[in-house]
Amino acid sequence: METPKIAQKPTTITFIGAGNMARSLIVGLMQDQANVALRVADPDPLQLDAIRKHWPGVLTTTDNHEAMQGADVVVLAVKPQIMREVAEQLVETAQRSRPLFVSIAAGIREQALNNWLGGNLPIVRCMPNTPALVQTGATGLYANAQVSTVQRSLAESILRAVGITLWFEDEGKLDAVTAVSGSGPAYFFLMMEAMQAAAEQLGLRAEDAHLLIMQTALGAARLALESDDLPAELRRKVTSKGGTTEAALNVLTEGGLHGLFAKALQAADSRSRELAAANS
Ligand SMILES: NC(=O)C1=CN([C@@H]2O[C@H](COP(=O)(O)OP(=O)(O)OC[C@H]3O[C@@H](n4cnc5c(N)ncnc54)[C@H](O)[C@@H]3O)[C@@H](O)[C@H]2O)C=CC1
Ligand SMILES: O=C(O)[C@@H]1CCC=N1
Repeated sequence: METPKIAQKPTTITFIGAGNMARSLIVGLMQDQANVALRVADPDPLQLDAIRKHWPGVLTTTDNHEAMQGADVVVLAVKPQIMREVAEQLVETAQRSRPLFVSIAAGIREQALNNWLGGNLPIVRCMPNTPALVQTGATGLYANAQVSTVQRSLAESILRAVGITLWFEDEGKLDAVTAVSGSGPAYFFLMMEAMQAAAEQLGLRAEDAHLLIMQTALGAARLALESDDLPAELRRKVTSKGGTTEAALNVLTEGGLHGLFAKALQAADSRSRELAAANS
């Protein structure tokens, strides 16, 4: 006789904050059909309406304590500037139920967060990005010493449900991860906007330009991921001597594209460190 399968208890994950990044993770997790029960807390009822509209099964509340009761994992998804205030209000519940905390906030160090939450708690800091919404996210993770092996796997499985994950043993590296992949989607979107405007100036219809740019971005990313060649070699393969690509690339390099990217990523990295210093 076949042994009846015992349904595994779902992992309860509570989101504190239901903004852009939390929604990207929630949508990705729901699409992944992982065995999870989700709860979301946010003081803004409009943010909660947006969640309930798409996912009526998700428990929503304006009360952070209520959402945290019995949770296995609490994802802190509020802005860095209000993290201290939010965390300090959670001390009692945090110390009583001792869930795994996962903070997605840019800059806020594990030590500061642990102090605000009353201390000695398992905390994973991570830096995801919004392509999690379409399960193509990239997340850097760091775990403190209180995180058990099981909790480390749990945190990883949540973020892996929405894309790739990379662990870092040095927490300081998360500032660079923030500059590269946390903020990174915005750099590509800005490039798409700039190409769109330029394509329309060349006389293409907006919808035609949009389709060509999106497919080119997708194709370039897939080719770079799947090819044995590095991007520099792939670029050379597009660039005929004396041809059109060379003409365009000369404008971009002479205009200082490399230097601009170096400065832009340094600015993001510095801002992440500033947020840490202001909240230590
Ligand atoms: N947007 C992005 O691409 C990424 C954001 N992050 C991090 O995610 C965090 C959230 O950023 P976003 O989602 O972009 O911001 P957001 O402003 O869209 O969302 C923040 C949410 O927190 C809510 N909130 C405010 N006070 C609260 C409280 N006391 N309790 C519970 N919720 C409260 C707000 O109503 C809002 O819905 C930030 O710490 C940011 O550094 C990390 C990676 C990427
Ligand atoms: O702009 C920010 O501060 C957040 C962190 C990475 C992406 N968005």
